[in-house]
Amino acid sequence: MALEDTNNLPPSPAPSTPRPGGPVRKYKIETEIVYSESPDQYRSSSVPIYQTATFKQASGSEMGEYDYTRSGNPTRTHLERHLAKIMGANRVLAVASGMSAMDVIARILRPGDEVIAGDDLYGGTNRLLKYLSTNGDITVHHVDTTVVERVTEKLTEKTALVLLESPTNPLIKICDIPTITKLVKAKRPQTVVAVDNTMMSPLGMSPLDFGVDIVYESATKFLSGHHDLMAGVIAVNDEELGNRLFFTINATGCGLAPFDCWLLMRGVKTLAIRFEKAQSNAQHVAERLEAAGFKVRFPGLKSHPQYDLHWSMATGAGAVLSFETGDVETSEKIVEGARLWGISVSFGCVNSLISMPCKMSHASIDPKVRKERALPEDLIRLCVGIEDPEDLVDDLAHAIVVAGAAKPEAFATK
Ligand SMILES: Cc1ncc(COP(=O)(O)O)c(C=O)c1O
Ligand SMILES: N[C@@H](CCSC[C@H](N)C(=O)O)C(=O)O
Repeated sequence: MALEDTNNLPPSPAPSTPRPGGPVRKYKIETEIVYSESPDQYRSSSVPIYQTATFKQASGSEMGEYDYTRSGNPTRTHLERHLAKIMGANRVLAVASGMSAMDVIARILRPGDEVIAGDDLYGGTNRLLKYLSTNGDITVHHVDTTVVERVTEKLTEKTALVLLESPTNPLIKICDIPTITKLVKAKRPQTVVAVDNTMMSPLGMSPLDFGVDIVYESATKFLSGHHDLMAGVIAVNDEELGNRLFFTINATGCGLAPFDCWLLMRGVKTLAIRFEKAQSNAQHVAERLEAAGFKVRFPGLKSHPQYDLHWSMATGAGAVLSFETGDVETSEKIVEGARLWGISVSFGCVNSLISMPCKMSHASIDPKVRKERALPEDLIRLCVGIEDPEDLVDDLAHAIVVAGAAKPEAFATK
């Protein structure tokens, strides 16, 4: 593929080759993440930021490749092509946030349609689904997706979308994506199966390989990695579905702005090294917390009820874990007692974060619904970053001991 061809619309992943004219081959994801060729006339190593709303035409009748940044922009195209390669997709679309990605996907729904989603899922996703069921004549079934039959028994001819998260945010439940997808497609081929892969990133799991129709992620998290931008990405293999989603993005104007595309492109290049370190830190923290006597939810622990299922789909455990203390006040003291762990929503950042989902990321879910879905009010979520693992354990252990939730000996190393 010649360099000048790498900018054609509609975007599709360019096979990598270190030098134009060299042998075309696909490299391991860690290599693909850092390797990219910019279509820039000066062969810039970093893609230029095309900070422009409009593109001039040669004449009134000759359209260039781009006319208006809402419809397309070279910096966005470059990012989308790069991500398509990494996500193993034919097409990736970059939008203003993870929720924007979800909104674009939800616009395939028509009044009267039904959606099947998890009973443990990100609070913002729950809020959008609730909005659609209240205002859009959409019926949403929230089921325990860890039990395949709970999903399939809700399938009807009206089911337009099955929406899965694995691990879920914040209870770290795992669902069998390949089996659910196979059964849904066998019974209702037209039903779209979408996976929110934010917790895993393309490094940890590639749900498109399981036959799902859409994978989307909040790129605000691991993909960008520094909590300095909001973005969402949508990956598909089917051309027609990609065109439908692109239509909505162009029609509503939620395409990612050029500067944020550039920032995301810059951030994603360190994904492999950040994700690897954050995962190994999370494993360390999870093991130390479990050894101290806490019930820890993390798929890297053998005690996780769906440990084998998770590892049959994923190559890593991610870097988000949660645990309970048995008491809301104690949990609050721990969160407020930590110094190194920032009290903040979100995850996938280089810095470690601590939060109480029921008061923060999932506060938009009605307390009554939280109770029905057995979301513990005292749950603490840890989103592990890339600091020194012992510093993280020391700081957390100190907060836990001061809060009276464990004795110092619980954290002593043998
Ligand atoms: C699992 C999950 N999906 C989607 C989102 C939405 O992403 P954004 O905040 O970028 O809109 C979030 C967090 O916000 C999330 O945790
Ligand atoms: N006030 C925000 C909360 C965002 S939560 C971000 C992230 N997904 C997380 O799980 O921490 C809102 O209401 O959406």
